[in-house]
Formats: sequence, structure tokens, C-alpha cells
Amino acid sequence: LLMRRRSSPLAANFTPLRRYPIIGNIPHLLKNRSRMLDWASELIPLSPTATSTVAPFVFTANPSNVEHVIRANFDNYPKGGFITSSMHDFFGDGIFNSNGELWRLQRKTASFEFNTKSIRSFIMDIVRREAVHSLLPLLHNATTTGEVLDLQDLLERFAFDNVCNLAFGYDPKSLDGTSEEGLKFFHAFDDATHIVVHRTHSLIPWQIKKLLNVGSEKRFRDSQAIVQEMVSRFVKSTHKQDDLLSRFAEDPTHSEELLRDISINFMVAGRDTTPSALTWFFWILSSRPHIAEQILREIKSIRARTNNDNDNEFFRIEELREMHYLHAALSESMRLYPPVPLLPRLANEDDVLPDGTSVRRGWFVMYSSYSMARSKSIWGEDCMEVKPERWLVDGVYQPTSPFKYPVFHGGPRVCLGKEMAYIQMKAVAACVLERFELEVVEKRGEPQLSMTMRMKGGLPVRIRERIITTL
Ligand code: HEM
Repeated sequence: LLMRRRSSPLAANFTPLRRYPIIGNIPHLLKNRSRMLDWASELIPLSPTATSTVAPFVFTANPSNVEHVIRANFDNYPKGGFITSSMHDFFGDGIFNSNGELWRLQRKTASFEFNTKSIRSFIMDIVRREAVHSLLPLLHNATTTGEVLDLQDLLERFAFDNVCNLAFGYDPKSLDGTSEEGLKFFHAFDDATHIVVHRTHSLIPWQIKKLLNVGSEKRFRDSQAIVQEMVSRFVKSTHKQDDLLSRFAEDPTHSEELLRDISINFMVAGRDTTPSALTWFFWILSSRPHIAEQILREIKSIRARTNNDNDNEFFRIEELREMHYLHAALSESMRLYPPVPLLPRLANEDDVLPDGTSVRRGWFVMYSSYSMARSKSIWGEDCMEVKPERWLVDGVYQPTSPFKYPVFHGGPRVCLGKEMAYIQMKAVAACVLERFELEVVEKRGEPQLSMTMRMKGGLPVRIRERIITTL
């Protein structure tokens, strides 16, 4: 079999870089190991089918290939290899890092829980409470002091507080910083995720640093101990409530260790994604006032229609659902700046992608939502323009194929928190825009890949009360 594989040609593969004798692609891989997103964005457009091979990586932004990998030939492309194993310490056997039966069982319970009406109203209550009692007062204070705030940092803290409430019914108050224990939890979680994501970037193998307990691996051990201690405490004290942990704990087959892993996975999902999306959204709006004005017009007309025109009142879930233009603007901003811009899948067996690219067993297919957004063949000549209108027909939001827009992934492992994420993002975007004008102080806007796509150096903003106008 090995002989056959060696001799079968890769004629169909587009290989933009020269392979060196004996050492193959190693120099390319070493040079680009910590800039995978930029590298993929450079290589993909060179190929006529938007698929470039630098073994063991196949980078693609071809919708047919994406559909093949994440849906049609799903069983051949699990999560795995050195990327998932480098995260196993932190994610354990939670939904993000598992495959097969272990994944299927968690997926089944989680899909059921995420679709109940009670979880939606629980989420809405949390967002309302955190926004009204922490986020809005904090922004209001900054209007009087004139202080420049890092909006990315605020949104990350807001999301952390939200997801802890959702997962355990515990509020770490990382946004207002009034709980020492909560802040310690926030920083430990932040550190542990950051280190684990960057493990594969170092020239010294992380396993050696871990064995010697030095450098970033020592920091990881310390941070992980804090996170695990906190989460284990919640797991042990679980009692019947609305939070996710209590819901998962109802299944007697879930061990304490698995419940801990499940909770940590949900925390990562909820903590890193929506702040990334909202940071880019506010950054995009800062140079496109016509989009902000259209959102404000929509909010105003919904408030008038539902007689909820007192802007001290928070939005109801039905009102958020009616915000089609805001939904479209968020989708458009995530199209160009997807929180998860590049995802790997490992090939179990040799395969051929729909565009003819050969994939060998043990290779990674990396699909890039970021490059797909920048493809004229997918989104048209105006692909680089921010146009919420491309999502609307007669003012009503129209979803598109997840294989053309895999921002929330697609197929059997499609994101479970999509609806929850939109509720949270629309609530935050609407209540902030309604009250405040944000002036971006430094328009850097440089992507930096961590667990999600962050903005390098944060998003410094100056905040002013919005002067009510008749739009
Ligand atoms: C803008 C916000 C979000 C985006 C763009 C997003 C995107 C994604 C993507 C791309 C995946 C696939 C990851 C992979 O296979 O490696 C995923 C999976 C997942 N997401 Fe989200 N997500 C968002 C918010 C959330 C939230 C708020 C939650 C829940 C708290 C959540 C829960 C999950 C879960 C549980 C999975 C794993 C599904 C599985 O493997 O079966 N997501 N999401």
C-alpha cells in the first residue's frame, strides 16, 4: 500500500512552492508555522481552483471541497493530529476535541439543550443583566471621564461573564473587576487558552518544555490548575438549575472529569467567538457611518412598533429577531472577519477532493473562511466591500449555504451556539449603538490569530453619549 501511495502521482495538485530534495517542505513549514492564516491567504489565490498543496497541508477556499470535507465525506475528516493533541491538556475529551462516539453523545445532549425555549430565555436574562448592570454603566462612565477604552478587552470580559453565568450560574464580574476570585479565573483562563494555541509555534517542542516544567509550559500548568480547580468546584456543587452544567449533570453516565471538560469547551466557545465578531463589527462601523445609521433607524422603528420606546428598557428577544438589517450587518462583518478564519481537518484515508486535489492519509485539509470572503468567484466583484444588503431580500435576512459561508462551520459539526451568539451580539450591538457613539482612536485593524481572530493591539475607542437625532 505504501509503495502504491508513493508511486501514485499528485498531478492534479496545485503546489505553489518548490519542494526541496530530502527535506521536502520543512523549510516552508518552519518559516510559516506561526503565520498560518497569512500564509493560507497568500497561497490560496494563486491556485485556479482556490486549493494549494504544501504537504502535509492542503489549503482550500473552494466551496465544493469544503462541503466534501465537512459534510459529504465527514467520516474521513475527523479532528486530530498534532493540532488537537496540543490542545488535549486543556480541552480534554470535551466536544471540541473529541470524535466518534464520545463526540456524538455530547453533541446529542447539547443539541437538545441548546434548542429548548428555557435556555433561550436564560441566555437573554444573562445578557440583559450583564449589559444593564456592567457594560452600559462602564461605557457611560467613560463618556464623563473621556478615558480611552480597549473595546476588545471589554467585550472579552463581557463574554466571559456571560458564559460563566450560562455554564455554571456563576458571575466572575471580570468586567467591573469587583471579584478578586473572578479576575483570577479570567486571567488564568485567558493565559491557558493563549499558551495552548501557540504551542505549535515554538521551535522548541512544547512537550520538552512541559516535561521540564519551564517557560510558557510552567505558566500553562499554573493557569490550568486554577481553571480546573474552579471548574471542578462547580462540578461538585452542581444542583438542579438552568445552567448548562446542571443540564449535562442530569446524565448519570457523565463522569466529573467529563463534566469538567464539557464545561471548559463551552467556555472557550462562548468566550472567544462573539467578542471577536463584535470587535471587528464596531471597527467596520467606525468608518461606515451609513451602516450605523441604518441600524439605528431599524431599532427606532422596532421600538415604535412594539411600544418599547423607552430606551431604558432592554430589548425583548422578539424585538431582536425583527432586526434583520442588524443581523445582515453582523453577518457581513463576520464574512470579511470570521472569528474562526481557518480550520483544519485530518484525512483518515487517501482521498480526492471535488476539484481533483489529492489528499494523502495523515494530511490536513485547512479550509479558510477568510479567503472565501475575498473570492470574487464566490461573492462577486464587490467581495471586498461591506454590504449588509447582500443578505437581504425585501428587507428580510436570507441565510446562505454554510459551504460558501462556513463561518459557523457546517454539516454534522455545525456550531451549536449560532442562535445564542446572534442573540448576544445583536443585544450588545443594539444597546451600545443606541446610547453611544464610538470613536476609534487608532484604526489598526490588523488580524491576529489566537483561539479566534483577534485585533492586534486591541480596539482603543473614545465614547460619547449619542445625541438623539431624527434619523
Ligand atoms: C460569532 C460567534 C460564533 C462563531 C463564529 C462560531 C463558530 C464556530 C465554528 C467555526 C465551529 C466549528 C469548530 C470546529 O469544528 O473546530 C463551532 C463549533 C461549535 N460552537 Fe460555535 N461559534 C460561535 C459562537 C458559539 C457560542 C456562543 C457557543 C456556545 C456557548 C458555541 C458553541 C459551539 C460548539 C459547542 C461547537 C462544537 C460543535 C461540534 O463540534 O459538534 N459557538 N462554532
